[in-house]
Amino acid sequence: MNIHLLENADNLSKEYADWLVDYVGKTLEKQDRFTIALSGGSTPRKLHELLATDAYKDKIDWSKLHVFWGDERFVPFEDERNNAKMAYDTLLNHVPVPASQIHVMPTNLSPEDASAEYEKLLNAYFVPADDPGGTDFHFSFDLVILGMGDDGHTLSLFPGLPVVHESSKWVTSFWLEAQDMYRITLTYPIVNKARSVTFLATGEKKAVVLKEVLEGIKNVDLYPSQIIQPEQGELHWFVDRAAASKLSR
Ligand SMILES: O=C1O[C@H](COP(=O)(O)O)[C@@H](O)[C@H](O)[C@H]1O
Repeated sequence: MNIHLLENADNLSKEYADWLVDYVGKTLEKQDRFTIALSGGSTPRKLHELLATDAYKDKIDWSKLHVFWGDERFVPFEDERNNAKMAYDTLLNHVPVPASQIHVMPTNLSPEDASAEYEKLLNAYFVPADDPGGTDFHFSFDLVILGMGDDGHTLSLFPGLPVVHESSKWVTSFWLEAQDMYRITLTYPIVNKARSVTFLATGEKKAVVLKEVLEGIKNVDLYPSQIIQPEQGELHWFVDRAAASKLSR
């Protein structure tokens, strides 16, 4: 695991943007597409806005990106809580990713149909035709960007819910009583097959939970972020000093 410790949220966004430019560039020297899953919430906003500036826009070959989401709040696209809307407002409306390569988690179907459709899409991208049963190891996304809530959730894997352990599907949906809404989310198996998984965590509200997730006893029911452990890929945590303030090292 690699921990990138930055002074504050602005420095973190800059460091991450530079890391991303380098990683996308090197990956595209070896293959002709780059698959990325975005996270929602508030933490990635600064990063998105930075990537959309003139200083960064031209450093990434957006035409080769294929964009997905890690999870979605099951509200209409126009709703301010919608994770995809946030990404469009802050980044995707400002960079030239072909529309056909942007794969929003649908919220205009039933939650069951939406997750089944997204699963089908991911199968088409990541299950090789010559190994449909998936007996050999195959990477999924080139990059999954994750956030972590103050309660230790990541994606829509919330503490104490069965969805944390879902392993028979890559995408699932469920009713989240505490927020009075459905959620649709990738499950841990597909994220753990990514080539690279990066968490972004900023602010002192994340300090206690970050210490538990990184240094506490493993208990994924209490701290679902702990279930994210790439099988063969890299795991990076980008944290600012406030979020890292309770870590022992
Ligand atoms: O509800 C969600 O929350 C997490 C964490 O969000 P943040 O505001 O603390 O950054 C986010 O990663 C997830 O995508 C989102 O649906």
